[in-house]
Amino acid sequence: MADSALSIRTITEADLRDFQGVMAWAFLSDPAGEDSKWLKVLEPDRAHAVFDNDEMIGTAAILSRQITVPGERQAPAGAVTVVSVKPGHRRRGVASLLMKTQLHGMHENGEALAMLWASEGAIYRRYGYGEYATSLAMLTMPTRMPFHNNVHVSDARIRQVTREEALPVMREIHELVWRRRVGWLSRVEQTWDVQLGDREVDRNGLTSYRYALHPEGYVVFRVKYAGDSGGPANELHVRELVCETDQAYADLYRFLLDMDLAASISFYTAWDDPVLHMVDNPRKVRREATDALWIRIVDVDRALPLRAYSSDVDSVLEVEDSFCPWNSGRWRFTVKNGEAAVTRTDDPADVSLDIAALGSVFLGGLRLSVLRHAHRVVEHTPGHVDALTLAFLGTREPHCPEVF
Ligand SMILES: CC(=O)SCCNC(=O)CCNC(=O)[C@H](O)C(C)(C)COP(=O)(O)OP(=O)(O)OC[C@H]1O[C@@H](n2cnc3c(N)ncnc32)[C@H](O)[C@@H]1OP(=O)(O)O
Repeated sequence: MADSALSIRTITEADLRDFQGVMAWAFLSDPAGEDSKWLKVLEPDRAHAVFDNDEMIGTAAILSRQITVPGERQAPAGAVTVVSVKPGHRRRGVASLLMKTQLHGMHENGEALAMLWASEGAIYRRYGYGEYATSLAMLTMPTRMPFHNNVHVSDARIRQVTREEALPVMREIHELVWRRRVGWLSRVEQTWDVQLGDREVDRNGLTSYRYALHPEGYVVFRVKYAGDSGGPANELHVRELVCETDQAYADLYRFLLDMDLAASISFYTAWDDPVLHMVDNPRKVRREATDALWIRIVDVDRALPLRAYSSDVDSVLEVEDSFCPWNSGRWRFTVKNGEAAVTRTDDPADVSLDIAALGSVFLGGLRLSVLRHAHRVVEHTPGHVDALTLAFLGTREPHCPEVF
């Protein structure tokens, strides 16, 4: 429970310096260092600070974004970020107060979805966020690998260009592509600065970004110089690979794989990145999984109909949500022709689950059946978990390419 000396409010311009200071202490960065890039995207009326008397000790913010959900639809979602509590003030309920203020506010504003990237895996389930709503693969592969015989590489020209030349083209391509990929987010102008700002402090010993344009896609990468008496072993670290067509995807991967003086490629990418099946030796592509986006269903009855479903189903869900109690209880969830309706019911439950489990499966990646085997979902009427699993499942793994 929060201390009685604690208060919370949205911030103003005058609070930005303290806000940045709390973040720096919390994230172990240099309090006298450069301004955090996150300040560029803050919406002050959606950024909260907690005070212990007059001292600011906690921060959290919501960015207004759209996310693409199954059915290639766009849904508004609050992107929760910069949750931080000053060391010395922790484990007194400050983060819990921030989470509650955000989620209750979103409920009042009619925003049905929240999402975040978790700094640690043990924090956010208690607030109803579901893990592995999207997964991320850390791919590493050697260059020079040939493609499978069926993969055609076109003769489209790929041009390495300056940042100034690349940015307007990249904006146009991204604007088309994010609307087709489940888990991808809308960008505002400042997002480009945050995601691809290329400040010296963000380079970690790598080069500045290199930009390459294809008529239907682009790639942004850095180089890490390496090598010894055996020759150059430079690494290409891909930041973004965004393509309107599968052809551009193959062409740009080929461009990277054939880069002279480079020995390897690494890329935090979609778990089901097709490159694994494009190369002639898939085992040479090393793939390490990690959780990416966590989804919080803020309002069950408004969130579930936002997406399309893969098959018809009619089940009563008993939802447990102590943090946002308006979701708790039994809901009839009916899908007809891909469209969902959600209504309150007194009928007996077919399936019981907590709100975080629903968040985990919302984008169609994680299977509900897996959560049943993990003791997180209980089936009361045989067959309903399998039917729900198939209804929620998407055609590709959801993927969120940007940390916010
Ligand atoms: C979306 C994002 O912004 S992710 C970034 C999150 N921020 C960071 O990682 C920065 C460093 N850490 C911090 O600033 C703080 O430790 C925070 C924000 C993670 C937690 O703040 P606190 O005010 O200490 O959390 P609070 O006191 O509300 O804790 C609530 C519960 O979460 C638990 N908890 C909090 N942090 C952690 C953690 N890192 N690991 C495990 N459990 C945690 C507490 O033990 C408590 O459990 P209980 O309800 O069972 O008693």
